[in-house]
Amino acid sequence: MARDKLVANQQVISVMLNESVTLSAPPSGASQEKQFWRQSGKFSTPMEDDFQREVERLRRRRIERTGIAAIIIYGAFALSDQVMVPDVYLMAWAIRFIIVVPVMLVSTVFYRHFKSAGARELALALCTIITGASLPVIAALSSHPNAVHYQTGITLVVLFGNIILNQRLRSAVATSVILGVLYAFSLHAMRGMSAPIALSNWMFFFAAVSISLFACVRMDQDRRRAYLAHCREEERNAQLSEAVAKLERLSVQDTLTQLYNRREFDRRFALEWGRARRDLAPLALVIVDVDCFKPFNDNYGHPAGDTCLRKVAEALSSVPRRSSDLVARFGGEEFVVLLPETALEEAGKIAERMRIAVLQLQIPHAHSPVAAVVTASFGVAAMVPTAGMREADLLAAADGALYRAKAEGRNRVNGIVAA
Ligand SMILES: Nc1nc2c(ncn2[C@@H]2O[C@H](COP(=O)(O)OP(=O)(O)OP(=O)(O)O)[C@@H](O)[C@H]2O)c(=O)[nH]1
Repeated sequence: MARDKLVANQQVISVMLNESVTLSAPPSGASQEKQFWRQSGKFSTPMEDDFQREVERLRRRRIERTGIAAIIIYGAFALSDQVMVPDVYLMAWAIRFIIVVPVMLVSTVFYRHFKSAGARELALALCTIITGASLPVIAALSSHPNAVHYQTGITLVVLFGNIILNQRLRSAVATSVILGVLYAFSLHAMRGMSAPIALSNWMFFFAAVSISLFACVRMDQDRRRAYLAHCREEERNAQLSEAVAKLERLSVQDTLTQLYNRREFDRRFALEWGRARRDLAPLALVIVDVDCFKPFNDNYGHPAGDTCLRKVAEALSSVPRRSSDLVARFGGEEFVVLLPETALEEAGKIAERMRIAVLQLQIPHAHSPVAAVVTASFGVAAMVPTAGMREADLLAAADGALYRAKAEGRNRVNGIVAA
């Protein structure tokens, strides 16, 4: 599931990067803009869906404040009803507060709860249309001369819907057309308004709505550009984090065996040494050396030698269980195992299990005087560090034990308690 999401995101990002060339790094601005338009101003599918979800998330977050603001502004105009439509002002208030305001409230409160994007879009569009339509309806009910100017507020309603409510373009166009037609009818039917004045009012409405639709498109484009920039930044941050993690891994890892490298061993050794000294706890060290590795290399070749080292590394690291234990490649065919809070006896047992694990690999070694398969020798030392002792003392003790294991015939564990 997580992988699917990752793959999907990768697709999104690759689409994004392709499109970002079009949008944010245009070789010639104008032609690239045209290309953007030719693509219908949308991203390709997966990214478009993500973008719409993001826009929707923002709108949902803001819808309550926007809705309340709209209700207050619309309600406030009730103050002018007694002047503009004095003969039907009670009716006007009834339409405002019994029909329109509840519709606005319901749309605002329930917007978040509508499951589908289509339902939410429809709710916004209907709310805008009902609010806008209420004005010509009230104007039509009045026979007062001021009523001819009452419905000009319809322009504000459409502007609010197109710009502040941030409707999708298709909804914005649909509500604008519906309210435009309604307004045209209302102006036409209005007594007391000459045809040129009615036409001029409607032209004003048309111009304002066209400007708002234009702004709607521009805002959509700007949002898309900002979204692209945000996605690219996220992608870069992810790549950067990945690179940092990789570098961190590389700085502590041996490339051949994937075990910790000598640098990481030195760091952890110093750390565990300090801890053991503070806690007066034993610290054990095992040095491992693959037996007769030179003849193995000489006879089977260097690549086979590398494979052998990888397998030995795997076998060694399969034995220690505690998270504080550390298996590292010391260099060449030598490995080192750090065992905090482990006394010599326990460390010897672990080393013996490692010896058997190497033996069980059954890597043929026809040129070894020790066995028919690859073997390893183990030098074990342990101490409770005290003042005056140094890490090098433990290392030297383990090295001495390894030397003895080699001298005694190899393929064995030799251990001493360092003092
Ligand atoms: N393939 C391969 N060989 C390596 C690597 N590092 C060291 N060696 C080889 O390991 C061999 C170590 O040989 P020696 O130090 O003589 O020890 P040995 O033959 O194992 O003999 P004893 O340790 O005494 O049993 C050398 O031939 C190195 O070239 C490596 O990363 N890959």
